[in-house]
Amino acid sequence: MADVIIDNVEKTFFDKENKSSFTVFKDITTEIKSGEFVSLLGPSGCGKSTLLNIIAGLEQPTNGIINVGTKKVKEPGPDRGVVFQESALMPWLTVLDNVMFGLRKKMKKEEAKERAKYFLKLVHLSKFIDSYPHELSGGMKQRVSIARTLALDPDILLMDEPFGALDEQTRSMLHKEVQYIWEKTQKTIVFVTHNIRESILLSDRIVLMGTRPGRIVEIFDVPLDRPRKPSSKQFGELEERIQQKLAREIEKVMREEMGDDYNSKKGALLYHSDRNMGNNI
Ligand SMILES: Nc1ncnc2c1ncn2[C@@H]1O[C@H](COP(=O)(O)OP(=O)(O)OP(=O)(O)O)[C@@H](O)[C@H]1O
Repeated sequence: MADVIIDNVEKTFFDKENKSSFTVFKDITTEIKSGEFVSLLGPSGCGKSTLLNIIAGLEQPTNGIINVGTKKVKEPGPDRGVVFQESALMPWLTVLDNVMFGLRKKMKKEEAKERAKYFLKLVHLSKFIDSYPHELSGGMKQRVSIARTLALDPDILLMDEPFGALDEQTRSMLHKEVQYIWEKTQKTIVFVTHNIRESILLSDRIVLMGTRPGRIVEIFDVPLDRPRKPSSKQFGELEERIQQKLAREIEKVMREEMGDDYNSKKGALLYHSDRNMGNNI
């Protein structure tokens, strides 16, 4: 188990054809402690996924360093597992075989099978091990995807809007599931979301990112007992504080994108914390 140290990270994309460049963010510095649950929250385009991909080693930072423990992140590694919004299961394999797939190179078939079964039980899918992905709901597919990643035993679970494409009910069920998994496995979780309520429900800390320029606006501690109730006073107060900070960031984006149109439509565009941000407003 190891801390994730993000030190002065910048990401600039270069467009060689148009000879232009675009800095998504810079000076991102923070530390995620081993075993912590941290959400990256912010308006669309502020670079949440880009930062997650850099931690995963799928993208390189333009400047700065990310260390996991004492090791510099240069590429993907077994210490970090990623769960994306789309489950990307192999449709021709059963649920069990999907989870076993990544394990087959590391251990004997029987051992891989037992391990895959254990993690499918952890996500409450024991009854569906012989099903094929097309027979599962979106939420179930996402649980297979989580089991597949957990089976590889990463120290750090990187989740990029894993429940973003799911309906409210399923999402709520998976919130409970992910909290159970986190408590049971003690993994470090970095969780990208658009949703303030989701971030308060799940995290120890919320890193609120802003845009233009991309940066960390504020880091919020969430000192609430679990399981958390959105109806509680402290939950509501924190939600309000984050919402206000975020509204300013979103207003900035909309002003730039809409120009004169912004003032006339401002009332209708007011932000609500349980809705998605940015593009879906
Ligand atoms: N490979 C790339 N090349 C060029 N620009 C990119 C690339 N990947 C991301 N970007 C740009 O970087 C910015 C940040 O993207 P990113 O997906 O990280 O934001 P985000 O905060 O996760 O947004 P969302 O919440 O909408 O998913 C966006 O403007 C995006 O267009």
